[in-house]
Amino acid sequence: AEISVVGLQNLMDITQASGKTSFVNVIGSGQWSEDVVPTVAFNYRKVRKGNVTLKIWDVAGQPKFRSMWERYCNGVDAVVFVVDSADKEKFDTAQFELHQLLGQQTLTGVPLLVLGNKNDVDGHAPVKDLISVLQLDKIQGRAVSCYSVGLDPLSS
Ligand SMILES: Nc1nc2c(ncn2[C@@H]2O[C@H](COP(=O)(O)OP(=O)(O)OP(=O)(O)O)[C@@H](O)[C@H]2O)c(=O)[nH]1
Ligand SMILES: [Mg+2]
Repeated sequence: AEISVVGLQNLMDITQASGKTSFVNVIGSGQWSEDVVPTVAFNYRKVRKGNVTLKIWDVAGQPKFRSMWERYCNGVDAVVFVVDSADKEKFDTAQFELHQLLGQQTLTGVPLLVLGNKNDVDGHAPVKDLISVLQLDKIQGRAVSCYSVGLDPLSS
């Protein structure tokens, strides 16, 4: 299976990025790393889990890279959209970019997984708020799931 991981990032402060690479690192090596740098363009990673091989495109979130999201999502089995659930100021932009992406002809019907990341941070938005701010209930013609995820405070 092949998936693409997209979502926002903030040029001014790397800690305000949504956490796509961190997430892919955990899937890939089972390990959390503090050492992440903003992704330039994309990272490609192949991960084996049991008898499933995941080909993962981890795409950069900076505005100048967002026009490339569609290219890396084209032909994948699912799109994973990572949003920083503690960064409410960026929900509008996230909503806009997500719907912009889903509006592309080439992505018709492709299933969407939304991950509300950083649920270890106080004041993060729960799933039901993400569904409304990101207007996930308005998405038609594809499977949509939304989960709240984040660092496990007990394991770090
Ligand atoms: N508190 C908290 N911080 C996180 C979590 N996941 C990622 N981060 C932090 O968020 C920052 C950005 O993480 P990245 O994985 O580089 O984000 P990205 O979405 O890949 O960013 P770009 O590649 O620039 O688009 C880093 O400082 C991470 O340590 C989380 O679940 N909780
Ligand atoms: Mg990244």
